[in-house]
Amino acid sequence: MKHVAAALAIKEGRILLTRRAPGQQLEGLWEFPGGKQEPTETIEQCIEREIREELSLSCTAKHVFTESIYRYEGGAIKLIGVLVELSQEEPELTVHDRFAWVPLADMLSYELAPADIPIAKEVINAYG
Ligand SMILES: Nc1nc2c([nH]c(=O)n2[C@@H]2O[C@H](COP(=O)(O)OP(=O)(O)OP(=O)(O)O)[C@@H](O)[C@H]2O)c(=O)[nH]1
Repeated sequence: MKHVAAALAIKEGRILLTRRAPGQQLEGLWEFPGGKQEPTETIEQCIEREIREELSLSCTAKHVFTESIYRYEGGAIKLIGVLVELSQEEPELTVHDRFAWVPLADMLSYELAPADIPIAKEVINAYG
């Protein structure tokens, strides 16, 4: 199964969400920035690399918060939510078309990728 790291960047009651751009799988849906784990890296190295690539920010992985398995038509993924600290709040997007620092209580009113919904609920329960 594909392992996908998802950055949970929480600051002052808000969390960073990014929107998948036109032409991508799940286009227009909001997600946690991140991506597929390569065989040679840990999940922490993966999220730090993906954040550098997608947001042009440096990132420190703290620890794995939770995981969610979801079966898309193209195959199952294990989405691994990793708590992170970002070097700053203004990303320079290279893959997504929008970003937003969303109050935790509003997260579920964004149209999230389906695999993200259980993780979003756990984040709200723990930090909201
Ligand atoms: N980065 C990220 N990917 C997510 C999230 N939720 C979710 O279902 N995904 C899915 O997990 C996969 C992440 O892989 P990726 O970001 O490396 O995307 P990709 O297009 O290169 O994947 P592909 O090479 O398999 O097509 C995608 O299929 C994406 O739809 C999320 O919160 N963050």
